[in-house]
Amino acid sequence: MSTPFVALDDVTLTYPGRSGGGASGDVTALQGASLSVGRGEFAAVVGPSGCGKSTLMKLVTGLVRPTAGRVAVDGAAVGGPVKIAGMAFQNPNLLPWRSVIDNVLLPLEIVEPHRRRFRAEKKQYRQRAEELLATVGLGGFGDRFPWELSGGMQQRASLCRALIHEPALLMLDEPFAALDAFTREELWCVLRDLWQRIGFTVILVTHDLREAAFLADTIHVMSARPGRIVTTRRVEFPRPRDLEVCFEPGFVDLVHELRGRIADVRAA
Ligand SMILES: Nc1ncnc2c1ncn2[C@@H]1O[C@H](COP(=O)(O)OP(=O)(O)OP(=O)(O)O)[C@@H](O)[C@H]1O
Repeated sequence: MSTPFVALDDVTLTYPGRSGGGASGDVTALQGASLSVGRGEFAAVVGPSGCGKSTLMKLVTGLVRPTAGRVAVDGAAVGGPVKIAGMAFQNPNLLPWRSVIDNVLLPLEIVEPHRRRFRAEKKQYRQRAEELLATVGLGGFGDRFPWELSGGMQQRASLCRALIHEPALLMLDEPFAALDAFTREELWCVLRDLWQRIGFTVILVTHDLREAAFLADTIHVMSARPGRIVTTRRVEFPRPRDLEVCFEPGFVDLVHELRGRIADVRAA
């Protein structure tokens, strides 16, 4: 079997209590969590509220270190912030004083080797950002400010910012949760098209089982806290997938099955 692109092996993460030690205040978010995601795969992680999904994202991106077990990305143990990852969250978090294009360019001002080249090659980088904005339907909006955009448009810009430095790994934590149902489905298609065109690896945390079933190759279901992966389900619907697939009996059955699995782990 080939080496997974992202691997968690028997990972435990305990957050220390506020008092800075005493076991009483400690919170064990994950215990014995193992996960394997192949290069180029679209993986979704679902589970009951508070089961440790965001913690899993923080571990993979190197924002927190495991208390026990091992986290590896692209064959190397994660020991600090992972530079080959792009991230987007529920809140687009665009800086209100920067134009849309300057928000999208932000990672290039921080992440090497772009940081070194940024001033000299700003024109080419701006062009790359404009092309990316156009692919998500924001062509011509680069000079606007975030507060001039709808929530869905801001989230499109946030996806562009996550992808501008061409990360091999895209980590998405509930990116569409705050959007209305129609805008959310539009952005599923935007993400589907970006992923198919560019071919990065994705880990998507979501509460929306339809979103997971529509987008993912593999869905990982977590237990209640302390979280671990209890079920891994392949999604076999052929690609490219159209929104119509969401109304097919096999899709409805899959969502129903996942819903039942989460109800079971909540009750356990
Ligand atoms: N920095 C922290 N310090 C202490 N406890 C934390 C910290 N971050 C998360 N926790 C706790 O760890 C547990 C898991 O949190 P996490 O945010 O990973 O869950 P989640 O599955 O993403 O939650 P939700 O579904 O509500 O978004 C929770 O009990 C939370 O209170």
